[in-house]
Amino acid sequence: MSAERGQGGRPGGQGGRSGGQGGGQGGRSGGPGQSGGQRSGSGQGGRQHGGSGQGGARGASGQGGQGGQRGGSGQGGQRGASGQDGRRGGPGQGGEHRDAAGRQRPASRQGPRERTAAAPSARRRSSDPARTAAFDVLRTVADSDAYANLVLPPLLRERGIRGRDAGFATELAYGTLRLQGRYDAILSQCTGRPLEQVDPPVLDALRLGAHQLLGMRVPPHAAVSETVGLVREQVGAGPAQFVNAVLRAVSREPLEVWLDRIGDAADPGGSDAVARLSAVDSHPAWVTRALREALVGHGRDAAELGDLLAADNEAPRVSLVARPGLADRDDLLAAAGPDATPGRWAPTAVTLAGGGDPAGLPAVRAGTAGVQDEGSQLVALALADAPLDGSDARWLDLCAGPGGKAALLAALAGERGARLVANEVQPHRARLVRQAVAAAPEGAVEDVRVGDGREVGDAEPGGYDRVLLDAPCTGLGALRRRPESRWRRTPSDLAQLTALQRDLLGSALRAVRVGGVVAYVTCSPVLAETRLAVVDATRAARKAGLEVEVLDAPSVLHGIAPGLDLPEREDAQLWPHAHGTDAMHLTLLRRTA
Ligand SMILES: C[S@@+](CC[C@H](N)C(=O)[O-])C[C@H]1O[C@@H](n2cnc3c(N)ncnc32)[C@H](O)[C@@H]1O
Repeated sequence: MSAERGQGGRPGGQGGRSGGQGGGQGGRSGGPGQSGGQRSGSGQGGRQHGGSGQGGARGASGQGGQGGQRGGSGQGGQRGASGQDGRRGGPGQGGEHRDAAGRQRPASRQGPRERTAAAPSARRRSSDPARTAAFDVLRTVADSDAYANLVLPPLLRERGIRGRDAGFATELAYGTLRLQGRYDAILSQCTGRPLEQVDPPVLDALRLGAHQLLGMRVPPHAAVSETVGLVREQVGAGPAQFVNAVLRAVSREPLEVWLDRIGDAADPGGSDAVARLSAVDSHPAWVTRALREALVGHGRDAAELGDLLAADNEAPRVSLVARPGLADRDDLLAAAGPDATPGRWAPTAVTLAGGGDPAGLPAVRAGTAGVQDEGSQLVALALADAPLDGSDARWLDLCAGPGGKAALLAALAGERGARLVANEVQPHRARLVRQAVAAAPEGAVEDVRVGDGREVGDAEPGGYDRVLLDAPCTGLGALRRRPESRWRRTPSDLAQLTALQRDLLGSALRAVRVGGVVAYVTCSPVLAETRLAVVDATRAARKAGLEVEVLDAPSVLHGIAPGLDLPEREDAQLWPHAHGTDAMHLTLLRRTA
């Protein structure tokens, strides 16, 4: 590990807790758009203000690069490259094929390509392995629409990157992705040209450098030189010089100054708080607006918006669930080590202090415990605790993949002598559900099925006593867990998902018996996916002859977590900034006729 990382190996700044989150917490949201979510890429909603009038000129020309040379980034590149490492760039001089801004030269002027086409895992790596891993994750996320939290852990394993280096790589990759909008706004004031004109690998390297400088408190000389070395190795010497110039410009001001600058650039009139917060706290403007509406619509203060966005930029602590009847919470706590603490809310939860590797715990390996956000635990526990008259024998998880809540429900059902049916439309996710419930008590899982949840209500009307609909949603309540997802989601995903959510809730209401309970859950607080979805679906159900009442979800949650601070309303909305959980929504509905 490089000595200059400093900070006691705990990357500080924005996301000091770096440990990888287990897949079990990250596998949410699903539904249309999950695998096909389009990227908005580096565009970030037009926050690239050219930069030539502001920091651009300063950034690109004022710092003199490595060898004291002046001039724009397009000029200093060649000289700087030779001054640094003796590998002179430029056509005919060793195969440099990109200009100083990282743009590829026309094919006719190119010699043999320096940048290898080999898979990231097969490339020669002599630059810092942790930084190279973070770079490769960003490239894979960009090129393959991959999920960072699925790409990084195997890559670290494959390359033998462990311990503090793994923590550094994790914070570098995830933190950079979360704060990409902020860094793009800053970089656009230093590049002297729109970011769209910067070659994507070079732009990713600049983002990584910016995060080291402004988000991780890596000493500037190390942040700049290591990033320059990475670019030289992965892209070429000319772009390396450009990166050197830009990152030196970034390093000249502290974060606070940059935040003021990008805030002012986004909101020159001082009257558009959403635009300012979006730039400063790195969220697409439409997401910021939707979250603001959600705060107000769920009975909180719009002034909390900044805290909410900041919480989205923090690495969440890892939460474990001790599945009742299968694992004891105190035993899990002891096994998790001296820094682990009981969860803040759920009686089943254990919170890990640092990164740690929860997958290594015997209970997690055995499936008697798992990695699960506390908010997810609370909503599953609430469904099981919701008051019910009569039979309590058959439960349904209508959209169960990958199975975190199904595993908790199966454990609870097992304790009570009930049986769970888990349904999931995607076969590969249904397989994950089967794995997740494998440790459930004998007889607690009636079936794990592949099927469209919209059809279950008509296929088995009134067939269940308790139904969980953990609906496919935008996942805008779990942005801290999916570092890249805020840049992928689009308003059109929302339109598609809200129609599906209403249909699925109609099906859930048909599938539950009269007197039975449905928990409508999302990991999004967005009003169209929560309160409005419930209003629309219950109205449609009434038209079809069903009667439904809304139960007091906060009082059921208070029975589980007495100190939980929730506004007085029928449904319940959790928040990362207020509760430390994902922004889970819960409405409890009872069929009355
Ligand atoms: C939010 S996730 C559920 C997470 C799960 N409850 C857990 O805790 O692991 C939503 C799931 O719904 C599934 N899904 C989407 N459309 C569906 C449909 N029409 N019928 C059933 N499942 C569907 C997705 O594939 C995804 O696995």
